[in-house]
Amino acid sequence: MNGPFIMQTTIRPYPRQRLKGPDIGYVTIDADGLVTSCNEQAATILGVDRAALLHTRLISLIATIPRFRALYERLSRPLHSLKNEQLHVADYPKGRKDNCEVRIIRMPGPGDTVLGAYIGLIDRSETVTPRTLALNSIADGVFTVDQEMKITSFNAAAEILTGWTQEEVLGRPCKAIFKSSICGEACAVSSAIMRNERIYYDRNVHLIRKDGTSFPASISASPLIDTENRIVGGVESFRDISDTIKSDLIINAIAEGVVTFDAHGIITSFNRGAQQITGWSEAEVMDRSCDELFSASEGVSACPLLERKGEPCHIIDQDGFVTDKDGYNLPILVSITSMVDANNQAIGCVQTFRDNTEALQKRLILDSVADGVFTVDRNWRITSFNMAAEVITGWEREDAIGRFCSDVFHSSICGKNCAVAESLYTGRPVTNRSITIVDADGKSKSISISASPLVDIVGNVIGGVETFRDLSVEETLRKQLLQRYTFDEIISKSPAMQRYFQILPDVATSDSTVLILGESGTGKGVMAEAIVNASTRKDKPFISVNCGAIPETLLESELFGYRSGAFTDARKDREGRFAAAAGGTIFLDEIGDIPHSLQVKLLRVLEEHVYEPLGSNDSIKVDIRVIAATNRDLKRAVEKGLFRDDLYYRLNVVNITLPPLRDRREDIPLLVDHFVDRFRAEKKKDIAGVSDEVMTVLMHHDFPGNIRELENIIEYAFILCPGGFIQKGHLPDAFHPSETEASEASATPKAGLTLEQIERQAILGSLQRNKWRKMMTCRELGISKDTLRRKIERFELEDPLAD
Ligand SMILES: Nc1ncnc2c1ncn2[C@@H]1O[C@H](COP(=O)(O)OP(=O)(O)OP(=O)(O)O)[C@@H](O)[C@H]1O
Repeated sequence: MNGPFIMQTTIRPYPRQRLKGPDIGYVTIDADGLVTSCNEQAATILGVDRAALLHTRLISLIATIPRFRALYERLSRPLHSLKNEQLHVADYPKGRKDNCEVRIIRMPGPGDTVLGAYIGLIDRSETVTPRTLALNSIADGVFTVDQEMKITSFNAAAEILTGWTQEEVLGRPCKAIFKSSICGEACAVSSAIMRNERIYYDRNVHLIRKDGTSFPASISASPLIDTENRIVGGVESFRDISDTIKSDLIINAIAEGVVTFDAHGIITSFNRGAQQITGWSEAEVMDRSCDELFSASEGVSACPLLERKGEPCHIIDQDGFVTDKDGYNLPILVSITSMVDANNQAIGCVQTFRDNTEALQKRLILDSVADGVFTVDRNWRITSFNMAAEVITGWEREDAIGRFCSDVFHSSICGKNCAVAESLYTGRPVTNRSITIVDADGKSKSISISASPLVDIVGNVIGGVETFRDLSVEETLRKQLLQRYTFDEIISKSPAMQRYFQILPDVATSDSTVLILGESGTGKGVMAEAIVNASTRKDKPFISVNCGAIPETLLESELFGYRSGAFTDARKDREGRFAAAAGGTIFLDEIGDIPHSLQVKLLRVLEEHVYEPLGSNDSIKVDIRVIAATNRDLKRAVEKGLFRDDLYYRLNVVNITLPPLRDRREDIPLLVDHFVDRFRAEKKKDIAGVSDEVMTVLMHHDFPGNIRELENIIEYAFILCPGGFIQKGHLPDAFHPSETEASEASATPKAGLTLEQIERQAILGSLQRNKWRKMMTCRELGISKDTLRRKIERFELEDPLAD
C-alpha cells in the first residue's frame, strides 16, 4: 500500500561541515620543470615555503608525497606530450579525503617547443563543496558508484543509516557494503545502469547495516551520465521505511476499514480491514472513485470531500453503505477526516468505516419490541433509544441520545429514586415500577418501568438499561374492569356486595327508607351517598346527622329545630336538620344511639311525614327520604328493649348489611388500588402501588377498622413512601410489632375469643401502643373519633394515667 500517511522522518544532526571557496594555487614551471612562479596557496597545498618553492624542481618536491603521485607520474613524461589536462591526483583510490584537483596547461613556445606548464592546484582535502553539502543535507542515504560498481561517494545520511563512514566505503564494491536482499541480479543500480532508466523499489528491500542489523528501505537508482551522454556509473538513494511499514502494519491490523482518497475522491489506499469487510482487494479498488463504492444514507453525502470542494471536513460515525464485491450494500458507520495542505485546502481524506450490520440488526430487533427501551451510560446520558421509546415519550431518537435521561423523561422518580440508579448502585434489577413521566408534549403518562445494570465482561457496571411500557391502555382496561366492581364510589367484587349492586339502582329510585348495617368503617356513609346519587332526589338537599356524636339533650332540637322560648337559650326560632333536608334526603348515622323519646318522634316522621319542632304544637309536614345506619346490632337492641321495634321495622324496609372487610378479602387489592390512585392524585406523589410483601400483609390483616382502616394505612404509607411501591417499612407501627409484642400476640391466639373480645383487645392494644392518644389510635385503627369514644365506653376501657 502506498501509505497515505507522511512518514515521520527523524531529522538527525549531520556532522558540521565547513564550506569555503576552493583554495586555488598555481605553479608555473619551465621546460626543465623548475618552478618559475607560484602563489601562497600552491606553497600551502604542496606543504613548503613559498620562497623554497621558487626555482625548485617541482617533480623532486612531490616525488615522495603520495597524494601527488599522479602529478609526479605525469611530470615524469615529456612536457610537450601534454594537452590541457585535468587530473585528480589525490591518493585515490584508497578513498582518503585529501583529494587535490590538478589542472596542467602546457605553455607553448615558438614552433613545436614547449616553454613550460601552468599547474593549477585545488585542495579538496578538507573543503566540503556545495554539492557535497547538498548531498549531505538530503535525508535519504545517497551513494554513487562507478561502472565497476565501486562506491565513489557516500553522503552523510547514508553514513547514519548504514553505520559505515565514507572513508570506509569509498572505492569498495557496493555489494560488499550493503549486502542487501536485492544485491546480485536484482541490484537496483546495476539494473538502472544496464537499462539506462530509473529503478524504484518501494518495499521488500532490506539493507544490512555495518553492525549486521537490517532495516527496510525503499530504493531508487538511476544511471549517472556525463556531459557527453555516457554512462559513467550510477546513483542510488535509499530511505529507511521502518516507520511507514509500522504505520502500515498498524493500519492493517485495525479491524475497521481504512481508505484514503485523493482530492478528486479517487481511492489511493484500502487497508486489510476494508478488504475483509467488502471482499474487494486493494488492487481492485485502487483508482476507483469514491461514489463507485460508497453510498450515503438519506440526507448525507457519500463523498463529502467532493461536495465541499476542497473545504476540510471532519465527520464521525455517519450512517452509510459500501457496495461489497457481491454487489450488496453493506450498512456501515463512516468517519472522515480531511488531509489539508498549507492553505487548509483538502487534498484528500482518510475514511474509516466499520460494518454496522450487527448494530443495525440489534436496533431493528429493539425497534420491533413493543416496550420502550433505552440505555444510559454511567453519567445518565442516553446511549440508545428504541422506536417504542420514541412513540411513548414523543422524543426523536436523535434528540434523546446524548441527553440526561431525566431531561427526556421528567419522571417524578428522577433524582434520588431513579430506578436505573437503584439498579446501578445495587447491581440488582428493578421490575415493574409504575411511574408517571411527562412526554414531549408536556402530557403526563403512566408507565411501568424495569431497570437493570449493564455490566461489562469483567463485571464493571458501565451503564443501565430501562424498559418501559405505556400503562394508559392497561389503566383504561383496569378502569373498565373496575367499573364492574363499582356502584358510585363503592368498590367491591364480593358476591354479597355484587348482589346489592344489582338491586341498588332500584332501591335508590324507590324512595323507600333504607337501613344500612355494618361495622364501623365498612362504608355505610358511602353507601348512603351512593343511594342518594342514584335517586331522583340527587339534586335535592342531603343532610347527614351523626346521632351518636350529638349529646342526647341536644339531638331533638338538632333534628327537629325549636321555637323561641322552648328552653332558656332559645331566643329565636331555629330550623332543625329535617327542615334543612326537606324535599331531599336525611342520613341518620348511628341511629342505634338515639334515645327512646326521640325514637317515637322519628317514627311519626316515617309514618305520617310530620313532626313538631321543640316548643311548638304545630305539626310540620315534610317530604323527606330517610336513610339510617348503625354499627349496632339493632335486632338485639330491640330484643333488649333498647330500640323500639315499630321504629326498627319502619326503618328496615330495605336492609343493606355491609360485610366487614375481613369477610371480603377479595376486595382488599381493589380497594388498595383505589386508594393509591386517589392519594396519588390528591398528594401528587408518584406512588405506583404496594409491594407484594405489603399486599400479603394486608391480605392477612383483620382490619378491625374495616375499609377506613385500610384507607388510613395507605394514607399513612403515602407520607413515608418516597415513590415507587409502598414497602412494609412504610406501614404504621402496628405492622412492626416489637419482639415482645410479637411473642405476646402469638402467645394469645385469637382463636376461641368472641369477635367482641377480639375487637376489645385490638382497641386496647392500639390505645396502649399509642399511649392513649386518641387521634393516633383512630388513625391506626382507621375509625372515627366518635366510634373510638363509643368503643371505649362500651368496652369500659380506662386510661391508667387519667385522673
Ligand atoms: N366499598 C367502598 N369502596 C370505596 N371506599 C370505601 C368503601 N367503603 C368504605 N369506603 C371508604 O372508607 C371510609 C369509611 O367509610 P364510611 O365512613 O362510609 O364508613 P362507615 O361504615 O359509615 O363508618 P362509621 O360507622 O365509623 O361511620 C370512607 O372514607 C369511604 O370512602
